[in-house]
Amino acid sequence: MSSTTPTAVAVPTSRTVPLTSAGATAGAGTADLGRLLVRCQDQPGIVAAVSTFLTAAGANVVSLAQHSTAPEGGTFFQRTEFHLPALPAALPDLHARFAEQVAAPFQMDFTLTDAAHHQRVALMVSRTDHCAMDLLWRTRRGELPMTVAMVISNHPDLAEEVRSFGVPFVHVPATRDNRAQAEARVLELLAGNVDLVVLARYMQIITPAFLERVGCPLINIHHSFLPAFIGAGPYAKAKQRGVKLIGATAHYVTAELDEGPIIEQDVVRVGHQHDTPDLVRLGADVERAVLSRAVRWHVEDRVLRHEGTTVVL
Ligand SMILES: Nc1nc2c(c(=O)[nH]1)N[C@@H](CN(C=O)c1ccc(C(=O)N[C@@H](CCC(=O)O)C(=O)O)cc1)CN2
Repeated sequence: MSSTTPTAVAVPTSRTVPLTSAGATAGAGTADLGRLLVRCQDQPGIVAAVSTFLTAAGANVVSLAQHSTAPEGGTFFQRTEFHLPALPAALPDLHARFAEQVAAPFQMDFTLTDAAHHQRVALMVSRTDHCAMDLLWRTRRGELPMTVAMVISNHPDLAEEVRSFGVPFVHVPATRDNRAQAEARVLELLAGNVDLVVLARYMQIITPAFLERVGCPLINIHHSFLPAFIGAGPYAKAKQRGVKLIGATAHYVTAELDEGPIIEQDVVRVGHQHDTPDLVRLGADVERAVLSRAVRWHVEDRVLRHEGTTVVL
């Protein structure tokens, strides 16, 4: 063997070592895990100021994601997860000191939360069950770190299914003609007792007055790939148009119907061979996946609003 021939070297069998097993949620539990969301005008020193503050408070940053809309004059967004022993007791003082020492100088909007605190969520439904039942099922399985506080519906159809999850079901008849009274009753039920309302195929238009008084964000699942087919009956419109993709869109609810900031979307291929009931069936799977992702990202404090859009970190 010539001297130039390299000596054979035993090479360990290469194999892919998964960082997390498929389907498992990466990372440990949420004990003493804090979440800090900030939004401000982009400028030098933000990441350093946040990290220095947390380090000085005895916290260990375990994940950090940020985005700037432009390096100069843009808007800066950051989501930081940190571990801090005895976080629940420390949170009020940490919040006050962050507000004074970091948020004020950088003119930040911010939220500082305990990841172990599950948001209380109200679902609003009509007759279609798959989205609401999917959220209840995923919550029961522990996939969604939240508590479904109640289900409110303008029809009685889903009462038994919902109550089988041990969740209160309240029937509030609502139509175009009794909208003000129905919304007043819903506001009483919510009464500052929930952190989020999810319209899980709720088929009534929400008035601007309700949105002003409800005191928490609303997420809607629209059964089309917005901005296509806004309003009622999108699958029939899709069939009529002969589209080759149908989809679903989860968005925050605003006074403008189906125009709110989009959180998540997805699509599925369809063809000439599918009639409208086929589109409804195929679309339902997409709706469930899209809505559950959007709700999970929201309750995990991953979604920030920006000029009619969202930044999801
Ligand atoms: N202010 C808003 N309200 C609602 C939104 C929204 O984005 N902003 N999304 C809708 C959901 N939706 C489609 O996803 C939708 C539901 C219902 C209608 C509609 O025309 N409803 C009629 C009554 C229909 C009936 O009684 O069966 C109505 O309310 O007059 C359009 C779009 C939920 N609300």
